Formats: sequence, C-alpha cells, structure tokens
Amino acid sequence: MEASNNGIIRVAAEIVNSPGAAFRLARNKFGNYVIQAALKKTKEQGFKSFYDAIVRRLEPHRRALRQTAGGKNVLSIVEADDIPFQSAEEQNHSSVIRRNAVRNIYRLQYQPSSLQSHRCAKIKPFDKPRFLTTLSVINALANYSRPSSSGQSRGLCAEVGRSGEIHVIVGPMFAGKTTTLLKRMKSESSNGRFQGDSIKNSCHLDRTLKDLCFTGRVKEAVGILCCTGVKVFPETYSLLLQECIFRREYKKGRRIHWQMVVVGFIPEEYLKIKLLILYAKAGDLDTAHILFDMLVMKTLISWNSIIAGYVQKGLEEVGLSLYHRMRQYGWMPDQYTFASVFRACSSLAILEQGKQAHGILIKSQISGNVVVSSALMDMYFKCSNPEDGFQVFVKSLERNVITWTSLISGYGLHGQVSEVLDSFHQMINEGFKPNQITFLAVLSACSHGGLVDEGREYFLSMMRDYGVQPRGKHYAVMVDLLGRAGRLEEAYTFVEMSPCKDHPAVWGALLGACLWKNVAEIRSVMKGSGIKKESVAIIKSNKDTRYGLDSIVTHDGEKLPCLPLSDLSLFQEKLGAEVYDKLEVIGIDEAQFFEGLYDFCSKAADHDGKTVIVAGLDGDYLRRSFGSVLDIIPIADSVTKLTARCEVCGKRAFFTLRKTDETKTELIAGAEVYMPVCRQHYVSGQVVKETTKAVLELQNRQISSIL
Ligand SMILES: Nc1ncnc2c1ncn2[C@@H]1O[C@H](COP(=O)(O)OP(=O)(O)O)[C@@H](O)[C@H]1O
Ligand SMILES: Cc1cn([C@H]2C[C@H](O)[C@@H](COP(=O)(O)O)O2)c(=O)[nH]c1=O
Repeated sequence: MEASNNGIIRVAAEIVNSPGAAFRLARNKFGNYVIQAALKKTKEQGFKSFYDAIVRRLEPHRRALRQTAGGKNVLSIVEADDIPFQSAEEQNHSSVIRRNAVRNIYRLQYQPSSLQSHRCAKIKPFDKPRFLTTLSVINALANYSRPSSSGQSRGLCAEVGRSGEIHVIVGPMFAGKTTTLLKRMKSESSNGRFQGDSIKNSCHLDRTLKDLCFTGRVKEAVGILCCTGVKVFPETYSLLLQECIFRREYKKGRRIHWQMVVVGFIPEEYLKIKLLILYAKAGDLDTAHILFDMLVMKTLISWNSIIAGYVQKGLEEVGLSLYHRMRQYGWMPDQYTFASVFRACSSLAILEQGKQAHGILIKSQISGNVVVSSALMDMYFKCSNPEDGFQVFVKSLERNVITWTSLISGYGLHGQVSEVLDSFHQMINEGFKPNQITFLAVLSACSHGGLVDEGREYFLSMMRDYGVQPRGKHYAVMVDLLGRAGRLEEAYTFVEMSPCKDHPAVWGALLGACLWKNVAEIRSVMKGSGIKKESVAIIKSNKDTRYGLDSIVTHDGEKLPCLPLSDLSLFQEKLGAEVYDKLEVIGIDEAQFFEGLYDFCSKAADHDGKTVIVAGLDGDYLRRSFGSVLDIIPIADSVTKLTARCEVCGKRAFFTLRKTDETKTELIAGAEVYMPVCRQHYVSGQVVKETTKAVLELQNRQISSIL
C-alpha cells in the first residue's frame, strides 16, 4: 500500500514538474485515469499544495478538457470537491506512508544538490509559502543538468535516485567510528563487494583473474586488472574479453582494452579480432572499423563481426555493402553471414536481395541451422510474404523453440491471432517448452485480438505450467491488453500488484498512450524508488599502516577492504572515471588525516550525487579541531558524535588523552598511547601529565647537575 501511494505521489510530483503533463494526461485514454488517481491520492493524503498545483496546471486547459471524455472525468473530480482534506489532527497521526511520500516528493524536488541542504524532514507539506517557492524553483530547474565525472551531461531527472548526501561520524578514539562506518557501508552495499579489494601478490594475478572469470566474477576481475597497471598473459586478456562479450559487459571490455593501451600491451591478431567483436557488438563501429582495417589477415569471423555490427546498429545498407565486398574478395558466406544479411533485408524490406541471398544459401548447401532459418523466416514475414515464411519453417530440418517462436511472432506481426495460438499449441504438443519471447508474442496477439480472458490465462500459465517467470515486458503487455479493452481500473490495479511495478515498461504501458512528454523521466523516477546500491568504496589514509594498507580495521578486529590514499584527489584517478561514475556510496575513515576533505565531499555529493560517509576524530589529544573534519559540518546532512567509555571511571568518554609526551599532532598509535576519557579525567589526566612531566624534568635537571 505504501509503495502504491508513493507511486502515484511520484506521478503527481512529475505532473507538477512538467507544465504540459497534466493536460496531456487528462486528455488521454489512460492518462486521465492516472491524473484522477493523482488528484484523489493527493487529496486523501492531505497534500493540499500538490493537489492545488495539479489543478493550477489544468486550469488553462479547462475548455479543451471539456471536449474529451477523459478530460471531463478529470474536471468532474476537480469540480465535485467532495473528498475532504485530512484534518490537521489526522495529519499529525499520519503514517509512515505519508512521511515516505513526502520524502520522495521533496527528494524529487530538491534533486539538484545545490538545494540539498533543505532536509526533507524539516519541510512541512502545508508550508505554503515555502512550497510555492519550491514550485517556482522546480520550474527554474526544469532544464538543470550537470556534467558527470566523465564529462557527459545528465538531465535533472536522470539524476533521480542519485541524490547526494554527506554523513559525518565523529568522536574520540575507541568510540566506534570505524565500526559504525563499516556497518553503514555494509548496509549500503547490496552485493557486499568493495572497490579496491587489492591484490597483493602480482605473481598470482593471472591465476586470480582466471579464477574470478571462471566463477563468474568478471566485474571484480576487470576492476583488479585495471588497478594493477601490469600486463597479463595474452590468454588471460582473451578470457576476460571473451567473458565480457559473452555477458554483454561491453564497458568492461573497453576497460580491458584501455588497460592494454596504458600498460603498453600490443594485442596479437586473434586478440584484435576479439576486440573487433567487442566493439562491433557494443555498437562502437568507428573503433570496430579501425580494428578491422588494421587486421593483417581478414578472416570470415572478422567479416561476419563487422557486418553483424553494422546490421545490429541499424546501418543495414553499410552491412550489406560490406557483404558484397566480402563476396568480391572471394569469401563464401556462412550461417552467421546469412543471418546478418537476412536480418538486414528484412529491416530494409528488400525482398529481392533477400531472395538472392536465400538462393546462395541453398547452393552453398549449408545445412539447416536454427539461427539462419529464423532470420530467413523473419525476413519473409517482415517483407509481407508469410507464405514463404511458413514454407521455410516447414522445410527447416532442425526445429526448436527459436524457430517456433519466429513462426509465432511472424504470425503475430501479420495480426493472425488464431495462427499464433494454433502454432503455440502445436509447439507445446510437439514437446517444445515456450520461452519468454514466445509468451511475449502470444500475449501481444491476445492484446491485439482483444482476448482478455485468454491473455490472462496464458499469463498465469507462464509460471504455473512452464516455469517461465514473467518479466516487466510481459506485465507491460498485460497492462496494454487490459487498457485496450478499456479495463483501466484493472490495468492500474495490475500495475499496483505487479512485482515489476518499478519496471519502466510497465509504467510505460500505462502511461504510453498518455503522450507524456518525458517518459524517460518517469522511468527514472520509478526506478529511483527501488534502486539498489551496487557499488561502494572505502578510503582510508595511507598514513595508518598499523593493520596493513588494504583494510580498515576496528579496534576489535572487524575488517573491510579499502583503498589507501595519500590524497583524496587521487581517488577518482585510481578508480577510473567509469568505476567512479557507478559508485553510489563512498566511505572515508580517519578523515582527520585528509586535506581537501571539504572539496572532495562537496563535489562527490553535490555534483556527482554520491552518498559520502565520513568517520574521523573531531578533536586531537589537545581537544583542538583535528584536520578539516569540522569544516564539512556545514555541508553535512547529518552529524553523529559518538562516545567511548572512560578508561578511568567507565562514564561516557568524549575526549582522547595521549599518555605520552609526544607533542606532534599526528601520531599513529593505539591503546598503548591513547585512552578515551570523560571530561573530569581528561582535565585531571592533563594535570597528572603536566605534573609528571614537571617532576621528571626536575629530576632530570637534578641528575644532570649532580653528574
Ligand atoms: N574504552 C573503550 N570504550 C569503548 N570501546 C572500546 C574501549 N576500548 C576498546 N574498545 C573497543 O573499540 C571498539 C570500537 O572500535 P572502533 O570502531 O575502531 O573505534 P574508533 O574508530 O572510534 O576508534 C568498541 O566496539 C570496543 O570493542
Ligand atoms: C587523538 C589523536 C589520535 N591520532 C591518531 C591515532 C590513531 O592512529 C588515529 C585515530 O584512530 P581511531 O580510528 O580513531 O582509533 O589518529 C593522532 O594522530 N593525533 C591525535 O591527537
């Protein structure tokens, strides 16, 4: 329930954000339902300012709205005025739902971090003047964008869910600062992995990287490779690239290539082909083409890769011209070449060229292959030749779920709903298990055929009978199916109940027909609600070498890997722009030892949208401000001062007493030198120290005079 309220409140916030959105929604078949819900919910939950803001957005369009059924429905709510706003008392007793909703709204509104200092909790929903200011600020910021660390500019809403924060944890030694930091970092990390998990023994690097690849931990392998700055064996590069290609982790593949360049590794011919495949699949055809031209010996694989790259990128004509060039050079195409050629012909709807290639395929006597048959069927279906498509299916020697699905999708493309369902049942009867794409085609056919009950039954049978988990797209088709059948309320409930509620396609389906200007913006809003923190990193000062450099360790021995740094400004460089961009939470331990703390934290939170958790000593052994920890309080979202137990009396300890005579501020040590103490024992401790010092000095003087 909470989530559903938040969902609609987020939509409401978006309406307020975008001047034309309310009007477009209200006039639209699906949209008016959404806006009605937004009006009702904002009213029910006492968001009067929001309600008023939506009404204001609709105001200039009243006349136009009267002309559509949806518009009239919306206006009837505005005009009926029958739902009372919650009383002030009720508002005081409002639940977590309300608080969360308010937080979400203000998170949305105060997204640009220059405004982050307005804390959600401090803003009351009925604080009208402030709210109005907020509205004008939203409008002013509608076009706000800021560059990412990699230099790209992100729109305001692209940043939703990346709201930066700074939290500061201070206190004396032994107060539990590091322990708290570790707990916070662990809870922020969904996958428990940390950047900078360094490899000490470079002799084992190849082995480690391979092991990581074999156990599916490519991300870690690439991260480690890029941190090391050394060449690895060609076969290790090959394995890493292969894994990246296989998993479609193209960005990681590029990082491997950059690493090769940085460490001066010159790839052999077969690695160049792997790189070519990587870039072609990633759609970076400029680089792919350079690599292709650089190949000393072009192979069929390299021709196929570059052709497929162009076809997949939608540059089918270039792909086909390369195919002709390849033929001129005397190369005989194989099944992969044909798959690309048929795909290109079907996209360009050039049946003649497709037929010619089909002729070459027959002559070449390449044995039946599901990939080729499916591409060929797709070509005939898309080139309005369903009979030939069916013939290809009939003649295909090898049939599997892919060929069946191509046939079913092909019929769906031509709106042949009964053929879709017949083929589906035939496929089941022949013992093939449908997959997600098959069900997508079946559900779409039901949607186009208005077969609501059948669609619902197929949807239910996916998991129940075939163990196929419905994904966002399936939910989206169901929403579409219900929407087309005019069952908007059901469609909305379906979205609310769906586990894929945050899936952009589901909301896209509901709002798709709404002429919503910034669908992408809504997507990011929906996504922002359930965002998982994928990437966290901890930094500590490399001055503290007590427990080794690669971990931060609490006084009672808990550890986490970290990046030791001499200077915070090196962090981004060490990690690489790409990894830094993905980071969501940055922990800094022993912050008192870092210069440039203010600049680092404000950039990370304000500009780059990171959550920064800083732990450090607020005061040194003399209780003077230590380093620049206190400088960041004005830019912090929260400050927590922890206490330890006084070593003398067991009361709360706020200060750190240095037991030795050393007077330099920075002195790395533990319990042998420092002890946490309460105020009373800090003062008496200082007196004891002073007295002891004086006595010792006196003794020394006496001894030297005697001598
Ligand atoms: N006098 C003390 N008061 C509180 N905790 C102490 C004391 N002496 C040792 N400890 C241990 O230190 C732990 C806190 O360690 P840590 O998180 O590393 O502190 P900090 O980072 O603030 O120095 C406590 O959980 C406790 O087990
Ligand atoms: C008070 C005080 C401390 N230090 C050093 C001692 C330790 O190495 C760290 C504090 O570590 P902890 O995680 O908080 O235990 O700071 C110092 O150099 N100067 C001081 O005055």
